[in-house]
Amino acid sequence: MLPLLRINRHLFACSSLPLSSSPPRKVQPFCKSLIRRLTPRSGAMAAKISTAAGSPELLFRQLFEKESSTYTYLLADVGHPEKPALLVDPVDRTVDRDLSLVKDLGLKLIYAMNTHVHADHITGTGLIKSLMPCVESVISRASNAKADLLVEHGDKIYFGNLFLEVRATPGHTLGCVTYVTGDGPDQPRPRMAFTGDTLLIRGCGRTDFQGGSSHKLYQSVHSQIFTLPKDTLLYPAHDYKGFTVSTVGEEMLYNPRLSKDEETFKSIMESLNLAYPKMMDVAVPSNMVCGMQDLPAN
Ligand SMILES: N[C@@H](CCC(=O)N[C@@H](CSS)C(=O)NCC(=O)O)C(=O)O
Repeated sequence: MLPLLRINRHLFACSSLPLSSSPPRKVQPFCKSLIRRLTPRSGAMAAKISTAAGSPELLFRQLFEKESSTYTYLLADVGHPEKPALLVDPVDRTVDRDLSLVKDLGLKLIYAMNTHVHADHITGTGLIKSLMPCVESVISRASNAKADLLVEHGDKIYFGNLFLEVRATPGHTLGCVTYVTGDGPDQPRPRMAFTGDTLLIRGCGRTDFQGGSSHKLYQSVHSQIFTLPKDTLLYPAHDYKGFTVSTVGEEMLYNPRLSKDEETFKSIMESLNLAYPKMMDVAVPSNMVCGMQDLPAN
């Protein structure tokens, strides 16, 4: 943890919320509605987004954490004057690298998002918030974890003029979601889906703990991911074989688990016999509060 403290907090400070006087953030549930448009809560940013100038232009980076074989994704709208950015599934060990990149690229990080409560590593969300209190943590309401924003199926998470759509994809855990780039004239093509551990390249997340269910995972993938356009790019939270990206069409054909019928899939999942993740007993409690406990005092 200590090396992370080397980050110069002022380099990442938000203009709208001074670090020194920022109050502790409360987890405030959002009002429920059918489709909610989530924009940052800091007044200046939200006001600019609603009348945002500039054509949306996606900046995208795939980042890797080698001890847990985790991918973190950086997305930003660099067509927007403030270059608002978000991180999907940051890892505590690589927060300094990720924030340095954010700074180098002149981005304004607004969200640190999780696809689910990870069992194999500690999320970087807590450390990011300790360094940049204006960044809002995001996780699904169904995960029962604490975060600034608790998202639900159908929500749209805006960063500048780009957005991610939230799709509930339970099965690996009860609260797993897949974040999909928007469907609209100004949104990136092909679409991109950040599948967490729901769908891995030629594999999928295990279903033997944290409310896992092979029935739910199968239904989630077939109803929420395999129904996306076939050229949709798939970006998982892990890869253990060196793959970086796949497509919906490719996984529908070649995924050795999910291209099968549901009964075959269930018997494959029952016979995986995987050892429990080494960090599970530490990672799950920490990730239930988005890594916000036991952090060095600000
Ligand atoms: N050996 C690793 C954990 C490996 C593992 O269980 N990976 C999970 C995702 S992280 S909970 C998984 O779902 N794997 C599916 C598979 O088919 O491998 C460790 O000890 O951390």
